[in-house]
Parts: sequence; C-alpha cells; structure tokens
Amino acid sequence: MMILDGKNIGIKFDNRWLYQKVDFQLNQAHNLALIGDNGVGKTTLIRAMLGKIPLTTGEFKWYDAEQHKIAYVPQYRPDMQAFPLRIKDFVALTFDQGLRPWLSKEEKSRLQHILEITNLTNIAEQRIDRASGGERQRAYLAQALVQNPNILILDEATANLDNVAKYGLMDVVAAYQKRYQLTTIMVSHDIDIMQRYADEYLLLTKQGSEYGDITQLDIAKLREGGESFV
Ligand SMILES: Nc1ncnc2c1ncn2[C@@H]1O[C@H](COP(=O)(O)OP(=O)(O)OP(=O)(O)O)[C@@H](O)[C@H]1O
Repeated sequence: MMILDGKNIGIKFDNRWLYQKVDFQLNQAHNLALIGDNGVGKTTLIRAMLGKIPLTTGEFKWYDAEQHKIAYVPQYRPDMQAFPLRIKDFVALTFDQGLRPWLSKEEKSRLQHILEITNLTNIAEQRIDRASGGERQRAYLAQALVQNPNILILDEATANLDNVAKYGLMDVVAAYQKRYQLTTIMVSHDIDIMQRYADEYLLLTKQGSEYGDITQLDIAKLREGGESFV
C-alpha cells in the first residue's frame, strides 16, 4: 500500500539545482534505501518530505497523512553526547511526560516491551555513557520506537558500527518492521546493508535520479561512480 507519492520533485538553492524530476513512492512496511554521494541532498529530501523546507517543483502526496507518526534515528558518532543516565531512563526520555516525573503504567509496559525488542533488557540498568557503540545505537533506536511510529527514518544509523553491531541493529529493525508494519527510510552508504534490508531504492545523483526494486540496483556502477560507498 502506498503511503507517499513523490512526483517530479525538484529542489533548488540559490539558483543551483540539487536535483530535478525525482519520482518515487514509499510503501507501507517496506524499507526504502535513500542513496547518493555526500552532499547530493539526501537529508534535504527528507526535510522536504517532512514539510520543513519547500519544494521548488513537484509535490509529495501523503495518503492518510493524519495517521502517520514519524520517528528518527540519528547516525551514531563515537563522540555523540551521552548522558549519565541508565539506559532505560535514556530510552524513556522521548515519552511526552510534561512535568510529570513518573511513567504511567502504559508507558512502563511499552518501555519494557521496547527494551526487550531492542535486546537492551539485560543492560537496562547500566549507564548509557558506559555502553558500547552498538548498545548505544540500539538505545537511540529504542528511543524512536518507544514513540510508536509507523514511519522510521534511519539516517546513516549503521555508519561507524562494527559488523556485529550493524547487523544486530538492522535485524531488530527488520523484525519490528515485519511485526508492526513499520515503514522505513534508510539513508545508507553501505551496499551490503541495502541489499539485505531494503525493498526499494532511490538513488540521487546530479545527473538524475533512479527509483526501483532493490534487486535492480546496479552495484558495479554504484561502486565505480560513487566515492562514498562501502
Ligand atoms: N537551506 C539551504 N540553503 C542552501 N544550501 C543548502 C541548504 N540546505 C542544504 N544545502 C546544501 O545542499 C546540499 C545537500 O545537502 P544535504 O545535507 O541534503 O546532503 P546529503 O546528501 O544529506 O549529504 P551527506 O551524505 O553528506 O549527509 C549541500 O551542498 C548543502 O550545503
């Protein structure tokens, strides 16, 4: 089922086109890999999709717009700010508690469920600033999932992680996706991750864009042309 139809998308900054004539769709419970060299405008496309910046041409048509809840998982950086909080408290930060210092019964049970799903239950009492990169990134994922989104944006979420940690993270996303019909947009430079986990791809280049089933992605061409793929 289509939830977003992007038609003839074009974005121009200061008389310079980032891209034009970008067409793609986002389908429910699918994972869309958003691919392109550094600076081509992937983050800008996501910001435009969320209505934070205007399009120069084209339109985004959201289906059932009022029902969508979007959550975001940032790129893990070794120097990322980590608070002296227990992992479970860190994950719970994204609950909208207002001034209420305690969690409701529903929030507690949702928190437990998400800690379980993200394989954090055993270390939930440990401090986030002492966790490994993979554990910390799963905690960021848990922060996003605890909000009960139906659309998740992974912004180079596996960059800087070792293999065990990156597949660990993506396996959690894939399982959640299947179980709860989560739709995912994954910005990635990692060809193996795209091939394993994406259903469709949108490749942005200065010359034009390409959208299709992930099995149609020309890996050899990507490796040749793009300096930023691993
Ligand atoms: N508001 C703006 N005004 C002018 N130029 C902008 C604006 N926002 C982004 N740009 C430019 O648009 C280009 C694309 O930036 P963007 O961050 O979307 O790229 P990206 O593909 O996400 O890159 P990376 O892979 O490095 O994260 C950059 O050259 C950036 O400087």
